[in-house]
Amino acid sequence: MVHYKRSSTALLAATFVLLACAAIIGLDIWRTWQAHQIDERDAGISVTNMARALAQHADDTLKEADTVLVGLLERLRIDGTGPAALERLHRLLAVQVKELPQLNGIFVYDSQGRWIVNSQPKLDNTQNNADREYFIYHRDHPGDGPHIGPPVRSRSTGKWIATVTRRVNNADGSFGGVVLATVDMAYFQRFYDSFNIGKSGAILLGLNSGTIVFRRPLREDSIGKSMADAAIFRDHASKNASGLAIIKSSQDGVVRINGYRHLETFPLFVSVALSHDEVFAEWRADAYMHMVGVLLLVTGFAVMGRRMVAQIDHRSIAENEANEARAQVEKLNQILERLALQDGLTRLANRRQFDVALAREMGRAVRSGRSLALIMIDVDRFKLYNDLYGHLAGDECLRKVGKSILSGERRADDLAARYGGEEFTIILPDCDAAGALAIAEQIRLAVRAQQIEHTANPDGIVTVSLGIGCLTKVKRETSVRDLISMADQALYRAKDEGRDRVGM
Ligand SMILES: Nc1nc2c(ncn2[C@@H]2O[C@H](COP(=O)(O)OP(=O)(O)OP(=O)(O)O)[C@@H](O)[C@H]2O)c(=O)[nH]1
Repeated sequence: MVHYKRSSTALLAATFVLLACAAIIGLDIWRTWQAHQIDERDAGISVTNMARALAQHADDTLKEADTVLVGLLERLRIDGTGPAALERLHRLLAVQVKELPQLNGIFVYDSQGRWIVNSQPKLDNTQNNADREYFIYHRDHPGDGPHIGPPVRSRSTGKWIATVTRRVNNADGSFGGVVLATVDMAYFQRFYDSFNIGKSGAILLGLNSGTIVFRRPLREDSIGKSMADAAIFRDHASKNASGLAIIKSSQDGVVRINGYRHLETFPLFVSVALSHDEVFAEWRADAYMHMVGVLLLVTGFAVMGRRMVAQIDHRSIAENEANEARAQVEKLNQILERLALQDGLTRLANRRQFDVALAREMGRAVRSGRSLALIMIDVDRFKLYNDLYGHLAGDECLRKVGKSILSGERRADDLAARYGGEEFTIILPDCDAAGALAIAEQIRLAVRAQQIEHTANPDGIVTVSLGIGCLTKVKRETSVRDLISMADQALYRAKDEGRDRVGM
């Protein structure tokens, strides 16, 4: 079976198809990666913007509550806490709570924690808030700035509330009580619910101490609890004013993109988180669709490419076969040509080739005016050789003699040929009689040098006789026969004169 190597065109086509497939896949991977980068950047911008808006909102809300407290303190300082003043104050507080939707209530406590006046329709003066964190804080801290305490459940409404408080100082600077504005968590909840953060997103409002003030989704049991161990606080919000962080939740295992920011005025921070899975859900669906599309495209391309390569292969195999057949035919032709022009026994030129060559050289000699020599060579007493050693040995002898004659071919145009039977000839173009004589003598000696036994010959070895025909200034009317007969006659003379010699 003949194996054909894959053609370079087929290899080129296969390489092109492979490269094209790789390029399509590579481009799609690059495009998908780019889309992922863009979505990730957009999600980061989104949570950062939301965190900024929520921080501003919380700051404004608490600032409004604190502004009310500043006014209240001023009023207490000027009007005092007499019954008439408290009555006027009560009406004012009720109006203020009505006007400011974020405010749940406004309260004034004396130095023992007793309720003096508040925004509620009816004052319950049996209550005491001396145990509240903010009360203890202001009692123990003489500073007159606002204080944001941990969220508490309102004793008046039972709701979760955020507290903004300030210390009331007596005229001598001693502790005179606390003014309190409470912010309803529902106010934060309504605002936070207006943001689209997906199903697994989260919003958190916390104190800088790590206490949770409010969170969405709302889990009441977490309000007021510490989140000091949560990564968003421990590793990020407790260290930086604002930032971005991708964190896997230790509670639900969801990976979230978190944006956080501290409030400008109050010691709180907000954090907004979007679920990584939800942010990239659209990207993922798009990537899968693209992947399927690209796989179909590449498969189609590969199948078509394979067919194309196979066709190129088939064509190239057919071409190879045709080329091989042509080469074989050419080889056969050469063999036939050689056989047609060569003598089968001695491998010298045969008579046909000799006739053609001699006619050609005669023509050339006529045209060029150069001489042309021909040597006829005949094995001496060859009939006796055959009789003595047999016909097969005779053939072998002729082969050996042929080799010696071939040594007379010195130039490209010289031609040694078997003329017929045991008779040989050599054409020597552009060779004069002296040159032909030298070559003839060399052939004669070469045959002798082979020392082929021939007991019926005088010296006991095979010898040859040679006759030279030579034409100088060949005339157009001179024929090849003239030259052959000239050489033949010289050969007869050599035979007559005793053989093993050159006749002229
Ligand atoms: N073995 C063999 N013998 C051949 C071949 N061609 C011719 N002969 C023989 O060569 C012999 C030629 O003999 P002759 O022409 O009588 O001449 P000769 O015996 O060589 O004697 P001279 O030429 O006078 O020396 C014949 O017996 C042919 O049969 C050949 O191809 N092979």
